[in-house]
Amino acid sequence: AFPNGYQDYHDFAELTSALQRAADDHPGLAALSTIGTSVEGRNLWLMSITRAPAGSPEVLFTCQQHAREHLTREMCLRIVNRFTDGYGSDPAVTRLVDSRIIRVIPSVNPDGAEYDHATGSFRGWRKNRQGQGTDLNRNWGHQWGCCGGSSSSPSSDTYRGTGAFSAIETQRVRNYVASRVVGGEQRITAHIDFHTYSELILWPYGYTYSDTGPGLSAQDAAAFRALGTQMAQTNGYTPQQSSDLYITDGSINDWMWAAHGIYSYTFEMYPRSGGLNGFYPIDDVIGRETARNDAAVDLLLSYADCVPRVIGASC
Ligand SMILES: NS(=O)(=O)N[C@@H](Cc1ccccc1)C(=O)O
Ligand SMILES: [Zn+2]
Repeated sequence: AFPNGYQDYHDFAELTSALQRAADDHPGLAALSTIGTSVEGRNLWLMSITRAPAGSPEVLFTCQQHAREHLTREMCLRIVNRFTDGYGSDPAVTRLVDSRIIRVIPSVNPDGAEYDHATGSFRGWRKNRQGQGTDLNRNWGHQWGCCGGSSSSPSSDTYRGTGAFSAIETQRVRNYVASRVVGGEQRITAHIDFHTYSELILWPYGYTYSDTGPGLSAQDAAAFRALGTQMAQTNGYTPQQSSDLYITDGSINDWMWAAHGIYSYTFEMYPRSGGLNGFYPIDDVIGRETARNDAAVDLLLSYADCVPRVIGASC
């Protein structure tokens, strides 16, 4: 359980129960599986939600690469509950579930998350629990460690690991995404990785200040920007290429795009600012700050059959 003022946040056991309940309550609509275990042996849960024909466009939502960013786990749970409980009653939800395959990984770093709150007060922990910890969002394999956007020091909070995908958890997600290549085609077309905080919507590349780069054309950049901007209009976040914030190398977004052509965004959630306390908003804000992203989630899902349509291009 979480400390006082934070009880509505789900710890790993509560997350697992909530996911099992959602799957049990919605057979034929929601299915719970695991993409493997973490360093310490916790399941990396995957909830799949759909009533769409096989071969329909797939959208992936990942949460809590960073342990202390507990609000993101609640964001992924919101997506699970909204698209299961809302099916058949909410027209927007029903239309999307009937035409898309929704995939949710509510915690990419369950070990770090438990470690962060295990003592009853928060540790401010960010990384996974391998050795001195690897920053999972610097461990992905596109331009890994290229550009000063991560650290080679194991004690650093942005330690990139000993090599691309040296972290067990990034390996599991990499392998899962690779398994969605069917008949030479990647079925996942769009992705959001949720973080806290700063209220931003970010897109690739993070490793270079340039708007374009190898494998990212001016048209690709225009589509990323247009959809990112439209999503930001629904939640009030600030849209920008992630390197406009700072250079990062080995981030999930760069790899999802470069390796698989997946339109991959980072959402930095509430609050807009706040020092270390910014990672620990009281549980009263969970409902408001997760529902705040409903329209953006729906927008991404609606474009998932052909994201370039957002700039009038065809697929
Ligand atoms: N959540 S955060 O405070 O760690 N910020 C993120 C921001 C970020 C996310 C994705 C690409 C570039 C930058 C980070 O990984 O540094
Ligand atoms: Zn983060």
